[in-house]
Amino acid sequence: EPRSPPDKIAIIGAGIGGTSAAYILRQKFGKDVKIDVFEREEVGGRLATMTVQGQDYEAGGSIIHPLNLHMKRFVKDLGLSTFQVSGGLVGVYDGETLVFEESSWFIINMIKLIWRYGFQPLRMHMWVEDLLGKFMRIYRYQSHEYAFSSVEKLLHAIGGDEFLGLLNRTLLETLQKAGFSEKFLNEMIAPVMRVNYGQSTGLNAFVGAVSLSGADSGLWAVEGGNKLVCSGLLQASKSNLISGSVMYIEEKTRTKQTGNPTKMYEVVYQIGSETRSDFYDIILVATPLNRKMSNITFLNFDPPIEEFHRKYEHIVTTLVKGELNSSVFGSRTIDNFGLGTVLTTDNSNLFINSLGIPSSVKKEENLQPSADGTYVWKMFSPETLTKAQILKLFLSYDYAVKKPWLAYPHYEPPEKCPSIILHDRLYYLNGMECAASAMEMSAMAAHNVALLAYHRWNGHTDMIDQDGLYEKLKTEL
Ligand SMILES: Cc1cc2nc3c(=O)[nH]c(=O)nc-3n(C[C@H](O)[C@H](O)[C@H](O)COP(=O)(O)OP(=O)(O)OC[C@H]3O[C@@H](n4cnc5c(N)ncnc54)[C@H](O)[C@@H]3O)c2cc1C
Ligand SMILES: CC(C)=CCC/C(C)=C/CC/C(C)=C/CSC[C@H](N)C(=O)O
Repeated sequence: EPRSPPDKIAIIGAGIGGTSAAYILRQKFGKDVKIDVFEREEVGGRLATMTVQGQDYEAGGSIIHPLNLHMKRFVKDLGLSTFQVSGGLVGVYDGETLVFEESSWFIINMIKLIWRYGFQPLRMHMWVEDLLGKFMRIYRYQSHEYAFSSVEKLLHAIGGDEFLGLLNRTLLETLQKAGFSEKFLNEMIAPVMRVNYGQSTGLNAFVGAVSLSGADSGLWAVEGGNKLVCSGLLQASKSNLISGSVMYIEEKTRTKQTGNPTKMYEVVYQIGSETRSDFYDIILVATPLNRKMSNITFLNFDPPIEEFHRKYEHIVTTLVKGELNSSVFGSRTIDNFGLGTVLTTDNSNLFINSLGIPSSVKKEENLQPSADGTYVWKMFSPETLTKAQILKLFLSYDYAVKKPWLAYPHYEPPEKCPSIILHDRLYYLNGMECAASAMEMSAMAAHNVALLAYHRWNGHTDMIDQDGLYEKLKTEL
């Protein structure tokens, strides 16, 4: 006898994780389940745009990899348009000079790279592509509806001990062991970690590989802003958005219409100054659980639900429309400065992690200067930039906007990932960020948790934590 679906599901957080979970839960449990999505700020979460003189730019999650198949499927299902993102020519600044500058001539570029680093860029590319190939196995498992009850089990199923090893070692150790040189690591790898994760090569090697895949070609974004995926999924899932802040979750026994006493979860939330509450059969927490970020208390759980203390990196996105002082990066005039992105090496005197000309969310307006010849520039920095700091980088500017984030986990291997199952029917998506934080990682975690909740509700234990899936599915027609 199939079990009847749950009456009500709560999802806390309307970022890409929460909204993709709503979309998949609707497909699995059907039309009669009531799905409430709680969001205390904006739908989209860390996918958000900022406006400079009438044009919108991504302030948070901006680039999507061509092999991020969940994101690809969402935009297709929702009928959204996409465009290719290019950051222009890249240079690497060490605080004194540009130690590397990309050329617009492919052949010159190759010669420059080989001259300085030998075949290390090629070897690095092959290392990343090999891991990406293994990562792609998750799509096969998920299309066959298999789910995993922990981040470690999921990673082991796709990449075996190698993937768990990546989680427990730094990128630096891993690449040093593989024979990459100090110079290559400092000048090519550390700058990519700094722009993507605001950290250096001390982060875990799994997120390191994800970050390096963010330097592949074919990166894309959603026209109108990546956050449109979240609002689209929310609407398509026919969920009910509750614009409120969840404060407590407590397990209680309730008597349902059937007359049977049932264990349910009470969610206490605040809308403005009003406190309300509702009961749910299943809850998905789709936001990082720590005091500074979600501030959710779990009351009277036996055994108690652990406190989460993971530190998230403080990163500020600043958009400036102005005339770049290109002489900061060498003795060059702006006319001879052809770079669209400046990455930085680890240097404590630098107050920015990166600087670049961002794509606007409208494809036809990209990488064009405005009428006065100036561009909008985007900077990532660990702290809010002062006016004096902005004036060190720009000869003049007429507009600056900023957005601070608790952006992604501070990575410090060995990583101990939080549980996905916090309690019987209470699940946690963002534990997946311990491996790597990216839109696709949240979408993949959401897919896994939605399948896990569905199988556990229906007692399909054979669909959870299956070993040897790769071999099993390889031989399946
Ligand atoms: C500056 C920056 C650049 C990035 N660039 C990229 C990129 O280029 N490519 C990429 O793939 N990834 C990128 N990322 C990472 C990516 O944006 C995130 O991994 C992803 O968006 C996380 O989505 P999420 O839904 O898991 O969490 P979130 O987006 O954080 O969603 C959680 C939501 O929960 C809400 N919430 C929290 N607490 C409560 C509560 N108590 N009650 C109700 N609601 C609550 C929050 O307001 C939030 O909206 C970037 C991130 C940042 C910050
Ligand atoms: C999950 C997989 C397999 C791939 C994701 C690759 C990817 C898109 C990585 C980027 C992650 C990230 C946190 C980027 C932040 S900064 C992005 C960009 N350079 C910008 O300037 O906004």
